[in-house]
Amino acid sequence: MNITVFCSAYSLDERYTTPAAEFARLLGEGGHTLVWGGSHAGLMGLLADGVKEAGGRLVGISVDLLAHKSYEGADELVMTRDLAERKGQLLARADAVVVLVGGLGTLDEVTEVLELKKHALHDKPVVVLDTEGFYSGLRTQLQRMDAEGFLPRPLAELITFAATPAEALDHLKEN
Ligand SMILES: C/C(=C\CNc1ncnc2c1ncn2[C@@H]1O[C@H](COP(=O)(O)O)[C@@H](O)[C@H]1O)CO
Repeated sequence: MNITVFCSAYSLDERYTTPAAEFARLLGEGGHTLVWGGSHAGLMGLLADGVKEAGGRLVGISVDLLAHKSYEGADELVMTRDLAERKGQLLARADAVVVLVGGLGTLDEVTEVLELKKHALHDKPVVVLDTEGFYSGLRTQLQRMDAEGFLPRPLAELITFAATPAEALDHLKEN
């Protein structure tokens, strides 16, 4: 399966890196392909290293602006002209999307994927690995949108929150 992962480009505390490394190991051992932003920076680099070490394949979707941060050793590295084209490729290459902890870039990516899914422009599974309850605020906001009529389809059809790396991957296997 080609699994597109959105996550932080920063170096983070162990409570975030340990579950990310575990997720990478499971992804690689499962024979999956990691599709990601193609960077060696922070959590993105840790994830790619972990997948590679565990025998998985790496497809990086980089962008001209961040070419100097590109990961060396990806099986495939695609250069895109801008962030919009990169987001398009990250989704087009995906069988499923997994979201790890991240900042504004990650939030931008997952929001776009959900907006496109809302409009039925794709129907790929989107799973958030909610490490340490990092996304409890986003979850609460989305639940409120769902409860108060801001979404055209049930939230449960748009996104799933998983507590552990294994739970995230199990959900993808079932869907
Ligand atoms: C952290 C530094 C540079 C950032 N380098 C990036 N390289 C590749 N992809 C990136 C980078 N920054 C953002 N992205 C994309 O957005 C997501 C991460 O952004 P966030 O704000 O950290 O959540 C990630 O999924 C990428 O696709 C300087 O060392």
